[in-house]
Amino acid sequence: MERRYASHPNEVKQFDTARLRQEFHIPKLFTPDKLELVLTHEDRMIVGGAAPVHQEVKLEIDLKELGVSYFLERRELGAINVGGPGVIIVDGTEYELDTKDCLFIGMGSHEVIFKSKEASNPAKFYLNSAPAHQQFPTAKTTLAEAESGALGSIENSNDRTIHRFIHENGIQSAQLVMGMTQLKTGNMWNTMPSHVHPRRMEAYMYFDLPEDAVVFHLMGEPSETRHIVMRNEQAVLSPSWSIHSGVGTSNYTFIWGMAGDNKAYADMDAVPMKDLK
Ligand SMILES: O=C(O)C(=O)C[C@H](O)C(=O)CO
Ligand SMILES: [Zn+2]
Repeated sequence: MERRYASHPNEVKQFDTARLRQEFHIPKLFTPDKLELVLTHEDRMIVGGAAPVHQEVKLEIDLKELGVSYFLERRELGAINVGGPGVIIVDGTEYELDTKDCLFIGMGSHEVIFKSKEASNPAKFYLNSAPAHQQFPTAKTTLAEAESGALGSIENSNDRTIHRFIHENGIQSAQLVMGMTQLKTGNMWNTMPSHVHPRRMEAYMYFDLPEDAVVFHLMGEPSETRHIVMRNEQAVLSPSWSIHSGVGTSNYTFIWGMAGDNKAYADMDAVPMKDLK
């Protein structure tokens, strides 16, 4: 499992493009028949992907990395399928996940197996895992069952729909919060006006982007913004002190996941537009 360390804003403002990408950008999440995982020391979130095609993929790592006897002994995990129809088997119970469905897997689950239904249209499970102090039941939410709402406007090029899966009023968790935001055709901006939440880190994964399209993901302190160019199915880490916004060369969808001191989605410190530099 790859490891990323936590960062200080005064240090990050000196980074060039290569260093910014090395610390915050996660370029490869889906390798056929493999598990890809990155552990960040920002709230000890694990961000990754499981891409079963011809064979099943197990949630297995070198356990010395977490100092436990199985992956979810002291953690919980959220999986959102961004590929074709798939199945997640948790301690023998099968959960079928269509595209954009979410499964929360509670702390204490011993065996997790990811499978595709058809190799010709494989599932791709995007994963976020955070430490847990309490066990909550494994639960599935389809896209249709998620708490959804409208955000933004066409006038601001940010007309989008937010779907909350794992959150205060949805699937219960110890600290993981996860959802997905879909931009409507012709809309390019997410999370602008921007915000920070020093109580929680956040990770974004951009997808449904055409092959030659990019998202300019904005990060940094509001007075020291930087950008990271993102392509389809790539993730980016946002320390708790950083804004996390983006503008695409086309519309796109992104999954957001957070871990930290609270699960209150609305607990954000809005950044006035006049303060952005
Ligand atoms: O489109 C948006 O705006 C978002 O989806 C924002 C994220 O959900 C977020 O940053 C939550 O803290
Ligand atoms: Zn946020």
